[in-house]
Amino acid sequence: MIQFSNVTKHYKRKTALKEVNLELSLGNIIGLIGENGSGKSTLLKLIAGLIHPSNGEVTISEEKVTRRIAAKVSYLSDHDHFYSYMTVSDTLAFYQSQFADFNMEKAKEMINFMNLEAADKVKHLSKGNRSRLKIILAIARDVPIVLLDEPLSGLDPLVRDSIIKSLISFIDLEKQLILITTHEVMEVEMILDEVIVLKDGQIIGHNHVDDLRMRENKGVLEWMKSLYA
Ligand SMILES: Nc1ncnc2c1ncn2[C@@H]1O[C@H](COP(=O)(O)OP(=O)(O)OP(=O)(O)O)[C@@H](O)[C@H]1O
Repeated sequence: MIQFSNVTKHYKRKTALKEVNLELSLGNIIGLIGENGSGKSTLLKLIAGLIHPSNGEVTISEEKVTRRIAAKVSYLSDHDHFYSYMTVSDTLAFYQSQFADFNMEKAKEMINFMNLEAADKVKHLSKGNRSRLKIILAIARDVPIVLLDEPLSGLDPLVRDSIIKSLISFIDLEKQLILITTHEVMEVEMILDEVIVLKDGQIIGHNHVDDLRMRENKGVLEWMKSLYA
């Protein structure tokens, strides 16, 4: 479904990804982990078509990624770009006007699930509730690929927990592939099918989480540390 063939990405003099080969298929939640600056966000942005490889090719269903791919990919960046004068409900309506695949019914269900108030102004939301709203906007699109860049960073444990629960409840695993970058390895481990470890722009490990547990008797964090060592 998603394929990286020998992908290298340079930013001026910095090489963020080096000759990456990767295949990911639908129906999985995949964690992308690694130290700061290892290339996680770069990998997501290449799939979202926001940047392009310096060498090699990224394809989705055998089609080369261009900006048009946005129709198949929902991307939650590590920043938020809300119009702060809007209410939560205005923001949903705005997304519905921008994306033909926006599922308003699912978005409203998620608003209830996360105890957000539709009438609240975005500028009055707490940091945790802004993050919840961001997740809702990313997940409520009926697209095959959902990319979540650091959805848990800087949030308290209760908010992290509610976001993880909402992922399990609202993702359509028959039809969607979810790729999550995170440093909160222990917390997301329970929802991951696969995990990819990046170091200095290269993939140093890619495994099924169940296999790690059964064959190597290791948790994801322990496995990552052993690869880094
Ligand atoms: N626009 C840019 N211009 C120059 N260098 C960049 C740019 N974006 C990223 N880099 C560099 O590329 C490398 C990989 O960055 P990337 O953001 O992909 O890493 P990351 O694993 O997501 O890091 P973090 O965990 O800190 O978010 C880093 O060394 C970073 O400084």
